[in-house]
Amino acid sequence: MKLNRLELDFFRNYSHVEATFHPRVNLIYGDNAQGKTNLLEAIAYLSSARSHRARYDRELIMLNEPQGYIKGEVDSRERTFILEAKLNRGKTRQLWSNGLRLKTAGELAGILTTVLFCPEDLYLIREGASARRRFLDGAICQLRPRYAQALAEYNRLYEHKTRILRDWQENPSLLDTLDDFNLRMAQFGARIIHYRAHFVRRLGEQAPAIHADFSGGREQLGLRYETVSTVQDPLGSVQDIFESLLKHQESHRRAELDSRQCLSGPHKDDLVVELDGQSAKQFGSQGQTRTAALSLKLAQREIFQQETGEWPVLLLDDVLSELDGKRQSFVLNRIQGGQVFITCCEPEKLDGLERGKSFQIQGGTILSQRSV
Ligand SMILES: Nc1ncnc2c1ncn2[C@@H]1O[C@H](COP(=O)(O)OP(=O)(O)OP(=O)(O)O)[C@@H](O)[C@H]1O
Repeated sequence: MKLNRLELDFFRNYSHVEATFHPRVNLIYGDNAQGKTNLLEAIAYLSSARSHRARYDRELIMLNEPQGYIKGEVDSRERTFILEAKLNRGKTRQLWSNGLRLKTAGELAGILTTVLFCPEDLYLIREGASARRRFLDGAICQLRPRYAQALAEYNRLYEHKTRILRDWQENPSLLDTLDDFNLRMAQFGARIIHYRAHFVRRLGEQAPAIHADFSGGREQLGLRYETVSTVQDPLGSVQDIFESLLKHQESHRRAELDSRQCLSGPHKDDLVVELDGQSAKQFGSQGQTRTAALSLKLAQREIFQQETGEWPVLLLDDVLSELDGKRQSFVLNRIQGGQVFITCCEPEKLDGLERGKSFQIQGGTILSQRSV
C-alpha cells in the first residue's frame, strides 16, 4: 500500500497543496506549528474518515472556509484508487473511491491502512493499563471486524452493569437483572480474552526482534498478557475462558456490591512490557520506553502485513527526538517494507536519510522538496 499523491484544499492551515511522495521514506520537516502533523492527519483521514486529534470534522476545515477537501492517489491490492473526502461545515462529510460515492467510512477499510504513531503514544508504556488496552483493541479491530463487534457489545454491557452497581442500594430491584448481565459479559469477555491472547502471542513473536534491531541488540523486550486471575490459559478454548470468568464473577460478587464497582472482567486487562526482565513502566528510560512503544507499533504493522499481504502506511509524528543517533538511523533507514512518513523539526535529521524524499513545510505550504 502506498500513497503516491496528495492534494489538500482548505484543510487545517493548507489553503492548497499538492505533493508527490516517495514509495519508501518521506521526511516532513519544519518549525513548530507549520503544518507537519496536519499533513499526516490528512493522510490518516483518507484511511478511516477519522482524525486522531479532532473530535469534529469541522475542526479540520480551514478557519472561515465552508469546505475542506482531501484527495489521495493510492496503490493498493494491485490497483490504483483515487480517494476523496469533502468536509462540509454544518453537514456530514462525503467520501468517494474512484469517483463512486461511499456510504460509510467502513468502505475505506483495506484501501489505505495507516498505522499512526503520535507523541501521545510515547506514553503507551508509562501510562496506566487503559492506554495499552486501547493499543491492543485498535490493532485487533483493524484485523478482525468480529472483535470490534464483541468489544462494542462488552462495553455496552459494562456501562449497564456499572449503573446497576452504582444505583442498587437506592433501587434494589435493579439486582434482578445482574445475573443476566454477568452471564452476557462473561460470554463476550471470553471472546475478547481469546482474541487478545492470540494477538499478544503474535506481538511476542514480532516485537522483540524489532526492538533488538532498534536498540542495536542491547535490549531484550518481553511481553505478557495479564487478564482475569481465574483464566489459567487465555489461549485455551472460549468455553473454558467463559467458565473461568463466571467463577471470578462469583467470587467477586460481594466485593462488587460493596464497592459498587465492576471489578471482574477483561476491562482491567493489561499488556505487561519488560526490558531485560524488568518492568519497562517502572524502570525504563525515556529513550527505552519510546523504543519499546515504537517496536509495538511496528510489530502491529508487520502482523497486518502477514495477514493481508500489504504493508500499512506508517505515519510517525515527532518520534526522532530523544532517540540516540543509532535509534534515529533505524527509524529513518531500517524500518522494514512499505511507505513511511516521518515528521521532525530539525533539518539536520535530513543528513541521516539514506533514500527517500524530504519536504520542508512552512505556514501551510511546501517550501522545498528534495529526493536522496
Ligand atoms: N482549522 C484550521 N484552520 C487554520 N489553521 C489551523 C486549523 N487547525 C490548525 N491550524 C493551524 O495549524 C498549525 C499547527 O499545525 P501542526 O499541528 O501540523 O503543526 P506542526 O508543524 O506539526 O508543529 P509541531 O512541530 O509543533 O508539532 C497551527 O498554526 C494552527 O493554528
